[in-house]
Amino acid sequence: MDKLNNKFIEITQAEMSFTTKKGVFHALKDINLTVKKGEFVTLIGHSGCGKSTLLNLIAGLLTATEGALLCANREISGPSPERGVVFQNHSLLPWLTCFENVYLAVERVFGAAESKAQLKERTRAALALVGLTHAEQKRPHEISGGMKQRVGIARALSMEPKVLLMDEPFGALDALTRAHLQDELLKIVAKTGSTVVMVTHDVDEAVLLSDRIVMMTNGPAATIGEILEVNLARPRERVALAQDAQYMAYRTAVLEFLYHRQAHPAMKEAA
Ligand SMILES: Nc1ncnc2c1ncn2[C@@H]1O[C@H](COP(=O)(O)OP(=O)(O)OP(=O)(O)O)[C@@H](O)[C@H]1O
Repeated sequence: MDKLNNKFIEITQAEMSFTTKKGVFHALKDINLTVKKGEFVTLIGHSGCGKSTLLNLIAGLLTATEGALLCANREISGPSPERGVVFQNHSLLPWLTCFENVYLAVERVFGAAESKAQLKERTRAALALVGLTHAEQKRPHEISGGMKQRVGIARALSMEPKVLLMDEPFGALDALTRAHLQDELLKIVAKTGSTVVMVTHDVDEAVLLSDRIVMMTNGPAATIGEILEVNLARPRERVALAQDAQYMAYRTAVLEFLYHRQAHPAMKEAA
């Protein structure tokens, strides 16, 4: 791995303030984080601490008020297909089929350089990667919530992004569908070598998926409290891990951070 790849995403002294009717709200401060190529990083912290804000800064959907954000050595100055985003609410166009929803993204990125046949092939390959070949011609209202999220993931992957940014992609799904999609995501990432930054509230999800878990302090002026390296061998298998002492130790470390060291303000008041 070369020097560039060791710092694939590089965030230095980033700050984010929002101007509101009540004045300036200081959401994030002193954010320093590097993500390596092929690394899977999750952001975890209490509600409102700034996880989505940080992800949106990396996506280029927000601009930091201070500091520098780089992706592959270039300044992040806006959204780009090199950083594919998957939101909690799939955001598919309801009047288009699954195929057309993905095709639209493929056409936007590769349309100028490739033939229609090549674009269709890319679309098919992305849908196959998430196991949705059979649903290509269905519209979003005809498929389940889990399938919609898979189309969202296929759409993001179809653009061959350098980084996949996911904001609680499985947050709206039931526990079994969620587990299934986590397993699928692990396989896809193993196959594609994607670099992933993902926001989650779920401690088990974070430990199962991550190479590193970025634990954030409470806001306002939230920052990175601690980073936990998860050295569990891959491929990871959830049933085996449920009994694994090292897995339990990682899980406890995250819970300890969230519920002892960063108890949510509402919990402190209740105590
Ligand atoms: N556009 C905005 N204008 C003003 N304040 C904002 C804006 N976006 C976010 N905030 C504030 O910044 C803080 C961080 O919000 P953010 O959505 O990043 O938190 P989060 O950790 O992702 O929360 P959750 O887990 O509940 O989704 C919150 O206090 C939020 O109210």
